Amino acid sequence: MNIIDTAIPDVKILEPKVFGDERGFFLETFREDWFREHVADVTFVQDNHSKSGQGILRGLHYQTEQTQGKLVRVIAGEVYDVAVDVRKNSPTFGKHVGVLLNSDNNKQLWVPEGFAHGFYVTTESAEFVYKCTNYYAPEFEQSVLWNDPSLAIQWPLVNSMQPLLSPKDEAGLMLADAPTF
Ligand SMILES: Cc1cn([C@H]2C[C@H](O)[C@@H](COP(=O)(O)OP(=O)(O)O[C@H]3O[C@@H](C)C(=O)[C@@H](O)[C@H]3O)O2)c(=O)[nH]c1=O
Repeated sequence: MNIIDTAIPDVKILEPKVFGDERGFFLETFREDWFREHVADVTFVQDNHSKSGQGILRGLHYQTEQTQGKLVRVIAGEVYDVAVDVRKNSPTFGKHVGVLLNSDNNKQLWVPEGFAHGFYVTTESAEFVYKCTNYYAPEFEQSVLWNDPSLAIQWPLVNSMQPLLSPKDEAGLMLADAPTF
């Protein structure tokens, strides 16, 4: 596994080693001891899988308590994945990392606790899988608006169309008005 640093020191891009042969390919997607030593000393307790159509945007989400670190990847299609630092006292508060994750580059993004996370589907559909360091707790869930101007996220919108959001995400807050850590 190769580690790529990003503009935010705690956020990492991971690139697994892929073994291709006449049957197809093989890759390790997660090794606990390696991850603890090289990326973050955390324990994952929940795995999730979602499928979304083109133009869907999920996010930007975080939990204000029972905060979740997330190790995310795409197993079909492509998304533009974003992690926003929402730690008030962080020198990179309000800054984000964005990366294209797809089933060809097999990249993973490590989104630490204290970050809002979201993604936008660029292909006909995309399947998204991720590990979380804490359990889902809807009572602590917060949505920040994907297009909060203070975040200045350059979403690669297909045909410049507005993304499709859940009602919860439509009602997201500006980061300045959202509870942070
Ligand atoms: C996230 C989640 C949802 N659900 C349920 C609640 C709801 O009925 C249905 C869909 O939930 P949501 O609309 O919140 O799903 P979604 O918009 O996909 O939420 C996810 O978005 C991405 C960007 C993240 O970062 C995740 O942590 C998570 O917040 O699934 C669970 O049971 N467990 C979970 O862990």
